[in-house]
This record gives sequence, C-alpha cells and structure tokens, in this order.
Amino acid sequence: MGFSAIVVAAGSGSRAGGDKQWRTVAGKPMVRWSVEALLRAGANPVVVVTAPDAESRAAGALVGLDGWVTTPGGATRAESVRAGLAALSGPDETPVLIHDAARPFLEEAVIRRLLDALEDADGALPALPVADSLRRGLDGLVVGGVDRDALWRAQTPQAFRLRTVRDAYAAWREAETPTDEAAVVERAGGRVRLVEGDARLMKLTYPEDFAMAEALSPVARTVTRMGQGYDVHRWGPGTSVWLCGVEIPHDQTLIGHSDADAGLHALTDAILGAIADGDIGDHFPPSDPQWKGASSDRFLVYAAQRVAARGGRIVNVDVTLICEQPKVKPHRLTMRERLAELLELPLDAVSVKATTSEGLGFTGRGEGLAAQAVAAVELPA
Ligand SMILES: Nc1ccn([C@@H]2O[C@H](COP(=O)(O)OP(=O)(O)OP(=O)(O)O)[C@@H](O)[C@H]2O)c(=O)n1
Ligand SMILES: C[C@](O)(CO)[C@H](O)COP(=O)(O)O
Repeated sequence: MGFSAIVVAAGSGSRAGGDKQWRTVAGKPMVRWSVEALLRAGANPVVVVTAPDAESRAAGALVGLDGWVTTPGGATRAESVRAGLAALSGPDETPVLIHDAARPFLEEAVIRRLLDALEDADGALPALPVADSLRRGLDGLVVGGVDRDALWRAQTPQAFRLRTVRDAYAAWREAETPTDEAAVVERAGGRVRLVEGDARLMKLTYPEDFAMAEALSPVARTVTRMGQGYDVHRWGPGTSVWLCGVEIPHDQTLIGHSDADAGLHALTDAILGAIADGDIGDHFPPSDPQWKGASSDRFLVYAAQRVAARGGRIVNVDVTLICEQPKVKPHRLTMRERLAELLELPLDAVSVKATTSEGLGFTGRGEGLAAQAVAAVELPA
C-alpha cells in the first residue's frame, strides 16, 4: 500500500524571526526539502498546509514538483494537522506521515523505519535519546535533577493509519493543545513505537539554527553562477513609463509588445543567463499574442522560479538604467523594494542604478532607453 503525507507549514516562525518555512536553507526553500524527500520516497499525495494567504508562496517554493496540494492551516500546529487530515481522502488504512516543514533534512531511511513500524503498532515517531544531564532550575539555581533514562526527543515525521490519527484527534478532550500526534494517539490508547531518529532532522526554531543547518546540509557545496542581461526600448507618445516594476509619470512611454519595462527584461535575462536557460524571448515569444501588454513582473517571477526549480537561489541583482529622462533617482528605492518583493530577496541584495550617456548615442538623443543587469545565482554543485 502507498502512503500519504502532510507537511505542516502554516506557522509564523516567530522564534526564528518570521516566515522560516519559505527561507532558503542550503540552496532551497525550507519546505521544499521535505516535500521532495516525501515525494521521492513515494508519498502520494503530499498535502502542504500553509497559512491561508500563503498558497502562492508554496507554489513558488515547490515549482516544478508534481504530486502535492495545499490546504489552509489553523492557529496552532494541531489545528493545521487537523486541516491536513481533512484534506486527505483514501482508505482508512492508508499510512500517513505527518511532518514539520521546519525539519528540512528528512532521509528516506527514516521514512522506511516509520512505515515498517506501522506493521505492529498504531503509530511511530523518530526520536533521539537525551544526551545531556537534565537539571531543574529556579531563579537561576539548580533545584533538582530529572532522570533522563526514559526521556526521548520527539521528531517528525510521525506515522499512523489515517483512521487511527483522525479518530484520536476527534477524541482529544484535554484542555491543552497537543504538541504532536504521538501524544494524541497515545492518549487515545494507541501503541506508538519509538524508532531511531536522525540528528540532521533537527527542527529549525531559532535564528542560530539556520547556520547549523547549512553545516549539516546534504548539499555540501554550491556553485555560484553569474548572468547578464541587456534590453532596449524605443520612446513613443505616452504619459507614463514602467521601469523596474514601477510606473513613473513621464511625457513619453516605452514602446514594446509587453509593458516594455526594459529594466525587468534585462534582469529577467540576467537571471535566465545565470542558469543557462535561454532568454526571455524563448520563454515569452513576442510573436505570442498572450504577452501583448503583459506586466513584465511575471517574466521576472518566472525566471526566479526557474532558479528555484534547480534547487538554486538568487544571491543578488544589479540593474543599470541608461537614459537622459526620466530622472531615476527619486524612484530608485521604490524600484529596489519592488524588485526585492518580486524576487523575495532582502533589500540589500537588490541594486538599481542609473546613468545618462552624456547626450551621446540613441539614449543621449532620447530615441530610446537601455537597461543592463547582472544576477548572481547559487546552485547545488
Ligand atoms: N499554526 C501553526 C503552527 C505551526 N505549524 C507548523 O508546525 C511546525 C512546527 O512548529 P514550530 O517550529 O514551532 O513553527 P512555528 O509555529 O512557525 O514557530 P514559532 O513557534 O517560533 O512561531 C512548523 O513546520 C510550522 O510551520 C503550522 O503548520 N501551523
Ligand atoms: C511536533 C514536534 O516537532 C515534535 O518535536 C514539536 O512538538 C513541534 O514544535 P512546537 O514548538 O511544539 O510547535
């Protein structure tokens, strides 16, 4: 029998500084690590539980993968798990693995141990023994110890038959919210087996955990690639111009098949260039009527998704606009913010510059505007 999986990714990641599931860890969005591992091991489907307004972020993080769906989660992890369970169909006996997106490094061996354990148990979880001594503290002083012999550090995924875990959640009557499914099924009378966990399956909870994860990552090395782009559009009659995703009032407009945003076009080509993935015209042919008047935002986001699909990340981008008019400086910060938003990059990784050509050439004569861009991309080695 196959198995299903739920990846809960609807948390706020507040202890890590927010939105940790979409952050890049060792070259990929965190949530992608787990979804890839589960799909590779044969999970079908993988339900990714996101905050209600974050489904498009999941689509960006998981671009190029098949076999997953999203569903909106709740205010607590337990509510998100319930939502994931509600989204699953299939026979009661189907094994389901319930996993934290916050634990990216899931090895197939752990999945196999969990599924094997379900042969003679109602549930299974990976766990690690406690290695350090445990001490009770009060006001900064030791006030006793805790016997660690019977203590285990619970990890995820946790494995159950669909009906078992659904019924157990339905029967949960405690005042407190359960922290995991093992507790829920055990409280309902189920036998939940401890199987060998994995130190690399650590939950990334605090900001410092991310540096540790990079060091533990299965991607030992990455390579950095550069790409450059160049684009020109002709000036024509109009009242505003789109540059780097921002509309600027102007006494002319740039003429083109799409919105003629030369800054976005050059940057799209730079990103595609960094991954040797052709150019903007290959992906969005000017002969295709569907791109007539299109917002160039989508070209840029598409290029970024092509990087993510290769397990890569954009490190930084730099755009130079070459024109006598309009003056770019008053709009530079807005342009950088827009590009940072579209590419999901920090602002300090996005630069927009401008120069005139001292009245020389076609830009100097005001016949057209030119844009150049470079992008650096990190890819798995
Ligand atoms: N309402 C919630 C809360 C948590 N989670 C998920 O449960 C997992 C484990 O939770 P934790 O690491 O505590 O994540 P957050 O709740 O996001 O973190 P924090 O408590 O620091 O805000 C994470 O993958 C998180 O996205 C969820 O799906 N829905
Ligand atoms: C489910 C879990 O990962 C098991 O260790 C953990 O309980 C979830 O973390 P939280 O901080 O309690 O949300």
